[in-house]
Amino acid sequence: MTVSQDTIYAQASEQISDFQFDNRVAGVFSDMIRRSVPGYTQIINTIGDLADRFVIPNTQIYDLGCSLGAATLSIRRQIQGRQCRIIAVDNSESMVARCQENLNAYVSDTEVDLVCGDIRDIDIKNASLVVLNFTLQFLPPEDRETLIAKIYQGLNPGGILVLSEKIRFEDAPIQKLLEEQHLDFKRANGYSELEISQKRSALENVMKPDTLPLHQQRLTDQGFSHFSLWFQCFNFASMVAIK
Ligand SMILES: C[S@@+](CC[C@H](N)C(=O)[O-])C[C@H]1O[C@@H](n2cnc3c(N)ncnc32)[C@H](O)[C@@H]1O
Ligand SMILES: O=C(O)C(=O)C[C@]1(C(=O)O)C=C[C@@H](O)C=C1
Repeated sequence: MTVSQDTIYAQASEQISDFQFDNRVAGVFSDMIRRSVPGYTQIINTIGDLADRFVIPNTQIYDLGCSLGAATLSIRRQIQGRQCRIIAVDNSESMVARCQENLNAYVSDTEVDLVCGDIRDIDIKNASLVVLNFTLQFLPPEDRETLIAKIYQGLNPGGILVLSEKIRFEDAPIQKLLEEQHLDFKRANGYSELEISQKRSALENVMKPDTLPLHQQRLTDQGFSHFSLWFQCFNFASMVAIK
């Protein structure tokens, strides 16, 4: 996979439009997410490790908002020979086209159904693992509970949901500290003040982070028996919930 550098917000723009997972973003996404999300590579690797632990033969795995397929590839490497099917879903045509190329680059005996569609419209059944890796935050807040309920219903007992998200904090000094630490992470990865502020404006209307207590409450309200945060770096977190 060739990785192109993200310079999308490098030039000053008079009008910043809402962030979209369009062809431009898809073309640089690998670089963008690694330089923007602390711990991203560790999270992708750990999703593979969780697949090894939780994926049962003859079940299905869902990667919801799969983008370029990083989580799907990490899972697929771990579950050879288990006769499972991975259903990878994204509603960005540009992401799906590139994801298909990435999947084709490796051989595997695990079938992947790559679906270009809305994760709110797909059926979930016979699942041992569902992944929402930085996707739920892009759904309108009022649609999040319904999706979590559908995931819970589609998981087999003992199945696991991995939920990674940018998070916000009710405590103002903590919110300020962790947000500043994240901005320093972006600066250290070569983003300029202009890039940081233009991307922040672009994301403002489309990405609405929840607090950790809200995530936990939503998951337990929908029936998940076991919940833990397994990763946090600044205002980015990854959680597991087991049915
Ligand atoms: C931050 S990216 C996810 C990163 C990816 N999971 C990974 O691990 O590399 C969010 C993705 O969710 C997709 N997405 C957002 N809303 C969606 C929806 N309602 N249905 C399907 N895909 C959606 C976007 O197109 C985008 O590719
Ligand atoms: O909060 C930010 O500054 C981000 O860039 C975060 C984030 C994400 O969490 O998904 C937003 C959009 C891109 O998908 C990559 C990273």
